[in-house]
Amino acid sequence: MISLKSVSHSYAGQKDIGFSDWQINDGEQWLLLGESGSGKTTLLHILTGILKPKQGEVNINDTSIYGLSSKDLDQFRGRNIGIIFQRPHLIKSLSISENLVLAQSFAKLPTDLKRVNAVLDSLGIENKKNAYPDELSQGQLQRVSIARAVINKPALLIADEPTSSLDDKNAKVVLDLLMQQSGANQATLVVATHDKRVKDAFNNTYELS
Ligand SMILES: Nc1ncnc2c1ncn2[C@@H]1O[C@H](COP(=O)(O)OP(=O)(O)OP(=O)(O)O)[C@@H](O)[C@H]1O
Repeated sequence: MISLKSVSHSYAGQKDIGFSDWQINDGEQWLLLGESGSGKTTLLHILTGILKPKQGEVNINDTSIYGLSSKDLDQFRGRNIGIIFQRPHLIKSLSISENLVLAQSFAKLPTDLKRVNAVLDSLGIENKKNAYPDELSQGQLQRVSIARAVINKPALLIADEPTSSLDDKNAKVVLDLLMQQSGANQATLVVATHDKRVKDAFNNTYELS
């Protein structure tokens, strides 16, 4: 379970952004909606342990994440939180499979090539495991981003604007993959977007105003 209690943040010289309390139960799939500038990225950073809010508490599975030391928080994030950014951040000099092994080692988990192969297979790109990022199409790279986010079986899977630059068909493909991967890995899914096309796919919506 993930909970957000009395959280607010303000950047230097700017007014407070308040976030209403939020409880996300295991396995739920949520849409985080809000206009540009409403604070979606700020909230994602708070939820993922990147940005300590000025006030309030964030708990993930009974761990108050901002109560952890920065070293423990790094490890906690690597093991419990998978993030899919709009553009994949992969290491170009490493193969796809090596990029995934790196994500295991960042989380201080043993190399598990069986898991790497299984995740790539579930995303339909097992044949690209020895290729380098430059050799893949944009759509394939996005699948690798999803693979890297789920490789350590995180409790929380977060995607930041995963569909806004895609056409209708590919937006649906990516959304289906996210839903399928969160189900297969029993991960809670939070998708932040201002893309109203994806609204119908979710039962739960947290809206920023
Ligand atoms: N590092 C920062 N320093 C100062 N102000 C910031 C910083 N990051 C964000 N802001 C401000 O905080 C507010 C919320 O920004 P945020 O990026 O969280 O919004 P968003 O909903 O993700 O927007 P978008 O959909 O355009 O990406 C905005 O007014 C923004 O200008």
